[in-house]
Amino acid sequence: MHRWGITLENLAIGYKGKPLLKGLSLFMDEGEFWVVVGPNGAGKSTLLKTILGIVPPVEGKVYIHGIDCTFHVGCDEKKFISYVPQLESYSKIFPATALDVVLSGLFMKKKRLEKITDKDVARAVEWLEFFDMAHLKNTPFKNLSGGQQRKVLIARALISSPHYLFLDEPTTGVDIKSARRLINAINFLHKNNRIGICMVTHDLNFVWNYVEKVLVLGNGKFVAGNKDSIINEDILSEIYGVKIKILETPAGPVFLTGDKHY
Ligand SMILES: Nc1ncnc2c1ncn2[C@@H]1O[C@H](COP(=O)(O)OP(=O)(O)OP(=O)(O)O)[C@@H](O)[C@H]1O
Repeated sequence: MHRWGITLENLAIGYKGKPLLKGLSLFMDEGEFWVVVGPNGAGKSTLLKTILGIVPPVEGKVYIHGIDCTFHVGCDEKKFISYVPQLESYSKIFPATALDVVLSGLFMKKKRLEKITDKDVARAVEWLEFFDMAHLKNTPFKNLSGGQQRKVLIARALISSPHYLFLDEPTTGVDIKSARRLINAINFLHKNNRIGICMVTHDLNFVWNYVEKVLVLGNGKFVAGNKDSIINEDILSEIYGVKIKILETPAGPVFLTGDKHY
């Protein structure tokens, strides 16, 4: 059956044939907001890279829009996913401006030798505007603050009109106010443009009110599903290997960690 969305079928992720995690089967429907959480080294970034074809799976299948993209050879569907990695490989020396970086998001979609048009430039400026960054369009990327660089990289991911946006810890190194604005912007795109979001984060508290689906990974185990039905203190404590308490507040649940006082 042809299914839109992304299907993971009995996936094992890892390196050199050694799985970090086995037996992961799930369906990310189009337009859903997923968050991937878990302790350091659990395999969160590896999972994103496996779905994107950057790291081959140890076993199992990845289907994008129903097409087998497991090894991504000739898999056109990959162009519907934009990715903002955890550590950006952009050279700090390369003299690209903010605008150049956003436009570089079109390279995968453009045919060889196809030129950047005035319309492309206008769209890039619009995305910079969306993040209140248009006035910095001619600023060298390397001279922007960490938070501003993040926004430019997300604008770069969005200019190709993706169906899905994969973000690996997008708020790391960003101050609380900017991080909140960034998450609000991502949520706006999700709600208004129906962009599916898959975000790796360490702060469940920060995104809880926005997300619909949660995947928790750790110690070779995982749970996935609707946030309210799968998240509980026992599951989180087991996967994180530390006691976690969920405090219900009028603003939603707050996740507390630590071994004492519970
Ligand atoms: N290219 C690689 N080759 C071999 N092992 C790797 C490679 N990249 C990552 N690893 C290992 O795979 C494991 C999972 O790494 P990954 O970056 O996916 O974890 P993570 O859950 O995203 O962690 P964090 O929360 O610290 O970012 C780690 O033990 C890491 O050292």
